[in-house]
Amino acid sequence: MRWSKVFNTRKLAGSPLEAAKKIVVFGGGSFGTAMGCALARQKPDLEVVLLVRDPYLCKDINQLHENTRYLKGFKMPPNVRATTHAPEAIVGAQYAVHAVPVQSSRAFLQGIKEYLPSSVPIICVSKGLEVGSGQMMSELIPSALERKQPAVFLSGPSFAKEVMQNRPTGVVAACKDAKLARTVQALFASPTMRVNTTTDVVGVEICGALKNVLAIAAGIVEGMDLGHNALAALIAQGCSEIRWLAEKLGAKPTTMSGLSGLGDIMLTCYGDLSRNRSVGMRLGRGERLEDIIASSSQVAEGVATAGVVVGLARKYRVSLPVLTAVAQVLDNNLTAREAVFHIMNLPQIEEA
Ligand SMILES: NC(=O)C1=CN([C@@H]2O[C@H](COP(=O)(O)OP(=O)(O)OC[C@H]3O[C@@H](n4cnc5c(N)ncnc54)[C@H](O)[C@@H]3O)[C@@H](O)[C@H]2O)C=CC1
Ligand SMILES: O=C(CO)COP(=O)(O)O
Repeated sequence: MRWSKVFNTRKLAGSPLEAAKKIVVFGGGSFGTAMGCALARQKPDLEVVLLVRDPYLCKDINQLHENTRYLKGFKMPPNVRATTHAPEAIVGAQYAVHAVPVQSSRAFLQGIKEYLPSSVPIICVSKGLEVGSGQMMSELIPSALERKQPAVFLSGPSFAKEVMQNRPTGVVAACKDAKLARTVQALFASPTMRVNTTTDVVGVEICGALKNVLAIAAGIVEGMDLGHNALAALIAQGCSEIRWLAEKLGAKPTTMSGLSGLGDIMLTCYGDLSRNRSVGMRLGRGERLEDIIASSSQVAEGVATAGVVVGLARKYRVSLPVLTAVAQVLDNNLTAREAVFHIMNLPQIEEA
C-alpha cells in the first residue's frame, strides 16, 4: 500500500532528527506549542525552547509543564521549556519553527534578526497575508530579515489540539529547495504525523491563507442556519475562487487538491475547532466583529487576510464573489444577509 502515485526514492544522508540538538519555536500560542511538543515527543533528549512574551505563561510552562493559556489541561513533554529571552532561546538552535501570527511577524522578525544566524532554516507554520504589503510569509520573512534565510512552509489540516493529543495528522512541507523540504519531512514525520513535500511554495501558502477566509464564509452560512446545500455550494464556489487566484499566482493544480488545499479547506470549513469558522458563525448570528474579537484570546488570521484578498482580486483581475464578500461583511459594508442575497443573485454561469 502507498499514499502516492510515485515512490520517492531519494533518501537523505543521515537523520536530521538524530543530528538535531535544539529547536526554537517562535510564539508559544496553541500551534507553536503543539508543534514544539510533537517534535519533543520524537526525541527525549532534543531541547525544544518556546520563545514567549508573557513571563507568567513562561513560568507556568516551566513549572507546571502546561501551556495554561492556549492549551489548558495538556501536559507537555519534559524536554520542552519556555523563555522570554530571545538570544538565549535562539543560541545553538538548528531550526526555528515560526508560529507568530502573520500580522505580528514582521515586527517580531525584525526584533530577533540579530540573534538568528542566516543559516538557520525557518519552518513557518503561520497562514495568512500581510495587510499593507499583501505579502505571503515566503516574501515577508526575507523582507523583514533584510536577507535570504532558508525557509520551509508547513501547512495542511492540523488543529493544534489534535496535534497535542497525538492524533493522526497530515501536513505538507513546501520549499523551493526540495532537499530542505525532505529534511523538514524527516524531522516531523512520526507514526502520528505524515509529512508530504512539494516545491510549490506559492500554492501551499495561498491555499493556507485563503482557506481561513473561506472558513469565515462557511461559519456565516452555518450561523445563519442556511442548511447543508448552501454550505456545500459555498465551499465548492470558494474552492473555485481559491483555484482561480492560485493559478494566476503560478500555483500547481495538484496543490489545490492536496493537504494544504482541499484538506485544510475541509477541516476549517467543517471543523468545530476552527477559530475562523467560529468568527463567521458569530457574525452569521448577528454579533458585531469588534465584540467577537474582544472576547477571543486567539488569532483568526482570515479576518486580516480577507481585506488583502480584495486587493489581489483587483490586481490579478479575477472575480472572487465569496471571498471578497467576507471582507465586505467584516468591514460592515454588507450585512451577512445582504451578502448571501448578493451572491445568490449574481448572473447564472457556466462552470469553470
Ligand atoms: N491553532 C491551530 O490549530 C493552527 C494555527 N496555525 C497558524 O499558526 C499561527 C499561530 O497560530 P496560533 O498558535 O493558533 O495562535 P494563538 O492565537 O494561539 O497564539 C499566537 C501566539 O503568538 C504570540 N504573538 C502574537 N503577537 C506576537 C508578537 N508580536 N511577538 C511575539 N509573539 C507574538 C502570542 O503571544 C501567542 O503566543 C497562525 O498563523 C495560524 O493560522 C496553523 C495551523 C493550525
Ligand atoms: O489552520 C488551521 C488548521 O489547519 C487552524 O484553523 P483556525 O485558525 O481557523 O483555527
